[in-house]
Amino acid sequence: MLLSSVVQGLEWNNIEGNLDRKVEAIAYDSRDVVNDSLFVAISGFAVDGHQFIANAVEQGATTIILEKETPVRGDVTVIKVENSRDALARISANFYGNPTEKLNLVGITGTNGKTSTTYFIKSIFEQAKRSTGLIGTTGTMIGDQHIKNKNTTPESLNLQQFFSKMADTQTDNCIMEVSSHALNLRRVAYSDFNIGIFTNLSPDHLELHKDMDEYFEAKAMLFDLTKECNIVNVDDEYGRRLIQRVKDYGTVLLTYGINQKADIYPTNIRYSFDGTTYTVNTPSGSAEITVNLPGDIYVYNSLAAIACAYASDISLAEIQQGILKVTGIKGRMETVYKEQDYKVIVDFSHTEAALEKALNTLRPFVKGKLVLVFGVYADESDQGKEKRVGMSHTASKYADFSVVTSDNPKKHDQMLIIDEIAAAMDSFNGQYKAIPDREEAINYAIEASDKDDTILIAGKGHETTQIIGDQELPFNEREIVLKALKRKKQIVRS
Ligand SMILES: CC(=O)N[C@H]1[C@@H](OP(=O)(O)OP(=O)(O)OC[C@H]2O[C@@H](n3ccc(=O)[nH]c3=O)[C@H](O)[C@@H]2O)O[C@H](CO)[C@@H](O)[C@@H]1O[C@H](C)C(=O)N[C@@H](C)C(=O)N[C@H](CCC(=O)O)C(=O)O
Repeated sequence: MLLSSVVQGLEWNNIEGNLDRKVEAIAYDSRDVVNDSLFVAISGFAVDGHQFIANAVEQGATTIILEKETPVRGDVTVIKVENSRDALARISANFYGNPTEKLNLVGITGTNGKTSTTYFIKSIFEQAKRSTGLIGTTGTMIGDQHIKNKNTTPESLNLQQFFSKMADTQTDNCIMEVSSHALNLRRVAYSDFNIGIFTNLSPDHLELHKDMDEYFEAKAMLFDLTKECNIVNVDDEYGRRLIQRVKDYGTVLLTYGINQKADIYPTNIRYSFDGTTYTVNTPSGSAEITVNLPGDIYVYNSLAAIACAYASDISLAEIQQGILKVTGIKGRMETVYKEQDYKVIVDFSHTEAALEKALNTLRPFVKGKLVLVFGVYADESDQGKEKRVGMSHTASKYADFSVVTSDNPKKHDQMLIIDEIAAAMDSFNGQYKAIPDREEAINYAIEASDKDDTILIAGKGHETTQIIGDQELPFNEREIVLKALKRKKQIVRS
């Protein structure tokens, strides 16, 4: 592709060199540069991409986009822009032929519930014979292909490549999770969203967003990009704030909720450990819904999906079947083991709000003790001290006993993190034992449990690794649980 076409619509401050050269590939990482690449230098959080420009040129980059004055040698076109990440999004969309113009793109944002909502929508759309791709925390799905993602919402270059692959393979719909990081870091800029969905907002990622107002502003950006319809959880305080903001946007506004007046709402909700049934009421009629996941959380997430299907003219019968067909989602209230009243559940809950919901969802079905295994993950900057106190408060209040352990400590001292959690647990009079090694912690919870207990292993959900220092080590909670149970049974028998 010619550079002049790649940079169409790009606003730049300065340009040196000509636009009459070819671009074979785009890279934002110097290690991915091939001959005739366009390299975008990004001032990152960890390192400054500008320091790799010389290296990129050596490897064959013939165009450089940068945001900081940097000397560049060689026969290279250098374009200086205000924001490299925004420029990357613009040129990536151009390079792949603006694929979202050919897709029905649905974006879901909010602190919790994004993943299961995407799964419900994909299943309903497929029930209605609409070919559908998915991008999110558990990976990217295009046809039979399942690709692992580094981020919930990938970088714009990778994202546009996925969109283009979907468009090329007649995958007409793409349902994707849109993180606040992605919105802030311009990963989804220049993508045409038809439908935007807001699930809820509670404290998370405050290392990037300073406070809740800023976090809300980041999430709200999705609704500035939406062309046709906005779907909002009216029961959420920030959802109501969003409604005030988008109601005059000229797009269709659909609300869903359990407690407040909403366009899409449930009646006659019946809960059980294996799932929930309810009657959904929409402006075009009602239907009986069975959600094969327990608790209010999945009532909300299925309602969001129903609103999306309703806005997409999908029949209630297809909606009903589509939701029914979601029999489980990896790491989302996933029952790893169940024998009469003894249960072991793995869940991704890693915020105070999500943990509280998960524990409260289980509580009515617990005959013995509700035992929690949890840690608090460290973000890059490790600003998570408040979160350690908050999660400990939730654990002390809603679990009968907690095993405090590590959860992706990364480069931070896991003992320090665990000591802080332990101190908070003490201050809330929580019953707990601290075992830093996560595998040992799970083993302990299983060994010490009785036949009527329920164990919730929170934090990792679908993840299959534990990040300690620079190493991402394999860590399969399901296998650990099953091995521990096998040992326990052998001990009981002998
Ligand atoms: C904090 C954060 O968001 N970091 C993201 C950011 O990385 P960064 O700015 O730290 O990159 P860096 O390592 O400093 O490197 C700067 C630049 O130099 C380049 N480089 C680096 C080394 C080299 O040899 N050559 C080279 O060119 C890098 O490719 C990069 O372009 O840009 C990268 C490329 O887009 C992202 O992959 C990375 O996400 C990291 C992995 C991350 O953990 N992000 C989390 C916080 C995140 O985004 N989470 C949300 C989900 C949240 C949720 O819903 O729970 C998500 O969407 O995943």
